[in-house]
Amino acid sequence: MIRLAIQKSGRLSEDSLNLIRECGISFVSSTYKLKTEATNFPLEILFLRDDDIPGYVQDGVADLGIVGQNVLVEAGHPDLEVEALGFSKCRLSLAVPRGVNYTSVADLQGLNIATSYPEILGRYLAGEGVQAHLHTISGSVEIAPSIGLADAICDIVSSGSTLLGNGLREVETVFRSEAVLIATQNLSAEKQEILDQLRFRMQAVRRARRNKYIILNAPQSALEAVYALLPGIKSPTVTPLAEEGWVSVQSVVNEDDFWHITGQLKAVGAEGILVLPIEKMIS
Ligand SMILES: Nc1ncnc2c1ncn2[C@@H]1O[C@H](COP(=O)(O)OP(=O)(O)OP(=O)(O)O)[C@@H](O)[C@H]1O
Ligand SMILES: O=P(O)(O)OC[C@H]1O[C@H](OP(=O)(O)OP(=O)(O)O)[C@H](O)[C@@H]1O
Ligand SMILES: [Mg+2]
Repeated sequence: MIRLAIQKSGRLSEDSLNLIRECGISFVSSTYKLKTEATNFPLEILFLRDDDIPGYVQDGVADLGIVGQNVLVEAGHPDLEVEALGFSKCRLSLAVPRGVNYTSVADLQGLNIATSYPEILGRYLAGEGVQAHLHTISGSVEIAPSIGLADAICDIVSSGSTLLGNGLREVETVFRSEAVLIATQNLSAEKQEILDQLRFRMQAVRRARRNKYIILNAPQSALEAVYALLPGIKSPTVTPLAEEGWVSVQSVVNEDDFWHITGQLKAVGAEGILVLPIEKMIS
């Protein structure tokens, strides 16, 4: 049995649970239970505050964890990271009140800056040769300038709406973050084997999310042009249609290229284009 710590409730929770479920792992969870066992995989899940997860994994209380890189690096354990998971992407940024003149990071010299990330910010400012007074607060950081607590802030930004809503302007990106899988050092051989299986499944799920299965009909004469647009995993599958001179083509396209490619496929004569989600993709 391997023990995985995930955030109890917050920005990471839903995506962490979805990823585990999409790996085919079943478990029962309820708001009040802080620990659950999977029914079809040797996994125990602990539901914790995200800030506590790096420490628990470092100490071996939990074998694995899912946490933001921002929290991991702030806690001083970046070496525990085994795999980036592609969700909860955000940045840690410096922001100042909208009306304030700002030209470069040197303008922060001697100012008061409120943040929940004194380690990451302290290192960044030292690298820029700037000395500032850091006020560590654990939440609602964006309020600090408007209540006279600080001249600037450094906090998580995603859409930017929290900054906008509090009259602040983002001026520097200090750190980029996403959710990561972390593991304790020196796992037993049995637990390492379970971790390898879990990573294999997570990679298959993530690869599937990034791709779509595409099926289309095309005139035989357009096949070369269709081939060029659909490299597929190895090469597209082509089967003849009952109608003379027409073929059905099946392949895999990257989610990011998808609209661009379908437009080009239509332009070379493709018809009846179907696009399907892929559940798992194993290379
Ligand atoms: N707006 C956002 N968009 C995307 N990811 C975010 C956003 N805000 C935070 N995150 C990421 O999700 C993690 C958890 O954020 P959340 O706000 O739930 O933390 P928290 O309030 O400290 O939770 P906890 O109660 O567990 O301590 C952050 O450390 C960061 O990696
Ligand atoms: O750029 P935005 O999309 O507005 O997101 C940024 C906000 O999201 C996070 O807080 P969250 O809403 O998770 O609340 P919290 O203070 O409880 O962590 C973060 O601390 C910012 O305040
Ligand atoms: Mg927290």
